[in-house]
Amino acid sequence: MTQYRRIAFIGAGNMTRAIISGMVSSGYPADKIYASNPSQGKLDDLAADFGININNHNHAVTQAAEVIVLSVKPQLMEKVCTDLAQLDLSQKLVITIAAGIEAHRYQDYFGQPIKLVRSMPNTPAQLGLALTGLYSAQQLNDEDTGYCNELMSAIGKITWVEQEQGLNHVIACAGSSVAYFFLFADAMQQSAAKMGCDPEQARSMIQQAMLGAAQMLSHNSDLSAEQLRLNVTSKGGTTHAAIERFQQGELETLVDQAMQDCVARAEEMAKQF
Ligand SMILES: NC(=O)C1=CN([C@@H]2O[C@H](COP(=O)(O)OP(=O)(O)OC[C@H]3O[C@@H](n4cnc5c(N)ncnc54)[C@H](O)[C@@H]3O)[C@@H](O)[C@H]2O)C=CC1
Ligand SMILES: O=C(O)[C@@H]1CCC=N1
Repeated sequence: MTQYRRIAFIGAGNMTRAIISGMVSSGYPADKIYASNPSQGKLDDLAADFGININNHNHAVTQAAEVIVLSVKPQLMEKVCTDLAQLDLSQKLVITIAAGIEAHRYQDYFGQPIKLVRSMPNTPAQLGLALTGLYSAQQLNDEDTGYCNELMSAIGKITWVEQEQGLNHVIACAGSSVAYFFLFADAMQQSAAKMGCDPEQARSMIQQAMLGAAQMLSHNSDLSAEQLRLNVTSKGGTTHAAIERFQQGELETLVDQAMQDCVARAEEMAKQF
């Protein structure tokens, strides 16, 4: 990275930990990273594991930093922002990672013009394998755009969306989808256990198959996912038997409905908050 700005995370939960872990692994100086949380346990763990600055007070870390990452649950966002609104935020870049709250709402919460970027990362950030969607309703200057690009590239891949609605597609495809794959892995592990497989051996086989499949998608951009599947599926063979069962159960329809439910929930949250 070319710019290591002082950055404060408001809320020290799962995503903050994942992002900080990825940042520190990629060389972001820990003494430029701050986190606040009302309770002490997660802060102590972050300080012990990564050597960052911690504080129980959102005001203290906000005042210390140039970049503020809003990383609390959506239902708490208004309260957290309203409280920070007493501070002069005019020189700060605010990045929110919350699902479902539209950019204009933050202007209402803060009651002052702020430079805001909405982002949607995912938990593989902790391994430098995030996919982060980014959106700004305003024209950002080159330094701020560059900073967001470098920050989120430090934890994985990035993609900017031009329309705010595009962030909901990022949620369905990447933010939440990580959990769909865990659901699938868990179901496979349970089935393997029923067959009498050793649980650790089953987990290791399944995770390696998922990793291999993801790498094959990544390394064969000229081949569709469907073609990669067909390449595994011998006529009258074992894969065919399994895929037929998925198709009888209308897996594709179910996946489509789940993705639509994910987006619909984000849209509903936008009305709620
Ligand atoms: N978990 C995920 O995979 C992803 C989550 N997000 C978004 O990230 C945000 C945070 O999610 P998680 O980290 O999963 O939640 P979390 O519940 O693990 O973390 C939220 C943290 O905020 C703290 N907190 C509560 N009140 C606070 C206050 N007044 N001031 C400061 N901190 C406060 C909580 O103690 C908790 O440690 C959410 O808005 C979510 O939509 C975005 C992408 C992926
Ligand atoms: O479930 C959620 O609402 C958040 C957003 C994306 C992943 N977790």
